Amino acid sequence: MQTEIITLGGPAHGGYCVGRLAAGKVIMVRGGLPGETVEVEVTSERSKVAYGRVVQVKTASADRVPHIWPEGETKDLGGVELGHVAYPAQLRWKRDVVRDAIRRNGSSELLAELDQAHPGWEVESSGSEPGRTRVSFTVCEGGGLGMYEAAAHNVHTVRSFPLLVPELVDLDLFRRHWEFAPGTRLRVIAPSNSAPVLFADGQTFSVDGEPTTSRVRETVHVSDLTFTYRIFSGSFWQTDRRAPAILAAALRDALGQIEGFEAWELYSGSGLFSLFLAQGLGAKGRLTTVEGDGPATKSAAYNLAKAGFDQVEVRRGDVSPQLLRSLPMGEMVSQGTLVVADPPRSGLGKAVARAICAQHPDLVALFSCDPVSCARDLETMRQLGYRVKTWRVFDLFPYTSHVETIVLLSKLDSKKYISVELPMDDMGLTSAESKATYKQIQNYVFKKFGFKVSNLYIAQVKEKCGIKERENYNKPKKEDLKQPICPIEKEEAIKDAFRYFQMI
Ligand SMILES: C[S@@+](CC[C@H](N)C(=O)[O-])C[C@H]1O[C@@H](n2cnc3c(N)ncnc32)[C@H](O)[C@@H]1O
Repeated sequence: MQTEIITLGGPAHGGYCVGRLAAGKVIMVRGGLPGETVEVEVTSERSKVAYGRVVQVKTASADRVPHIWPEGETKDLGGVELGHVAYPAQLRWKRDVVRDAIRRNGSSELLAELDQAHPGWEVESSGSEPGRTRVSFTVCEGGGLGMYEAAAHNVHTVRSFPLLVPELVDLDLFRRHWEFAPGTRLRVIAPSNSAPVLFADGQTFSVDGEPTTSRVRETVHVSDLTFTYRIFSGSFWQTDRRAPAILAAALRDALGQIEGFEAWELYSGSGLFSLFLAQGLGAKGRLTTVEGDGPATKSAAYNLAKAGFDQVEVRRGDVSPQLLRSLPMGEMVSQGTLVVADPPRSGLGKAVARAICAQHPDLVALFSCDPVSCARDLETMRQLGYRVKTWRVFDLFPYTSHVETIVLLSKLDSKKYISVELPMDDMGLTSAESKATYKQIQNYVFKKFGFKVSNLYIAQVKEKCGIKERENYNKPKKEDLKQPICPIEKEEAIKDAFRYFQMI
């Protein structure tokens, strides 16, 4: 075992503190606190960075506390990375990690913008009490429950886990002998509005191990609104009991008045936010949800219908640039356009973030559970003319390294953002052209003026207005072909649509 005594620097994403080995290599250390002098065991090395863990604390930080999970600390188990950090210091830790992630993976301009949008921002706490309603274990040889060693594939049998809600503690999970085959992943679930269940190998079981219905019920209260959801036990649902209401409330607060808006909700899961959005959009608004998981999509459709919201189109699909281009945004005359996205840890990614911006929604609300992908996505959208209006950071996973952000962005006015260089090449579109599709322009004209306009007429008016077309788009194949010329009233209607979509 190679060990060294070093002094630790600041915290980094994933529950590490950054240090430097005597030979100069950077080491990411778990189990430490900023400023501590510790003996570190090097557990793995890559070309530019090493990983290690604290084996002995030489000079302890004032923020060090006895680990909330002594068994996990002794066995070096993952999942409770900040179990040795006093709770107020966990919040400061997460704030520093978010700042650092934005600076490194976004830009200093993005950080300045976030600071300006929310001066003196802190990580908001929902309390440090255990709140986990969903936890996965691996069934071990001998019938016990096991968890993974930190940054490794070894599973150790455990006798405890400190973050469970009381209903799961009452199940006495760690003293039972489980009949599932060794290696089975067993998820224990304590829904807020139905009995606890187990989920393993695609099946749902009662806590006695008998097969039972795969549906559980969750209820979420946000001020005057209460919604009940039917969820498949294998689908995603926020794992901390406090999270659904906190995040739904944060979304409502951020969006404010959205009645009559046209909205997309991407990565919509079983519809947690969809019901709140549909309520806010009202009868004149329209919502389209997109989710990749089939059972979750079914739940969302059921939950929306049960709550009486029928202005919603629920789609199952992979959120991709192709899919986003095919969605009907900007077709109706609305109070505004909005995209809400709650992607998995990997974030939107550049292509999806660009495809969202190419539709020019007035508002984008982005949830992130990873500050690194959050910073990258925000930076992509910033470069495409979106600016941070409001944002908040939440600690919904005490004792872990996880942190959740919600950022509301709005489109800069066209005069300012038209000068931003838009990387549209990968979409085969010029920037002005990308603001509205031919179909959207046709729909707009039909709804407002009551007549149809052809692609050819739109192309002619685009040419008149100096909107650059892609080569050969809508041009007749033969040069000498006689073409009808767009009548003046149709030209005016098309120009009206261009102004509406901020193309001129
Ligand atoms: C963080 S969850 C959010 C769900 C919902 N907002 C909630 O809070 O319950 C992310 C969701 O995205 C879905 N998902 C992941 N990748 C996807 C993709 N490429 N396309 C569509 N959905 C995806 C997952 O199935 C999951 O339901």
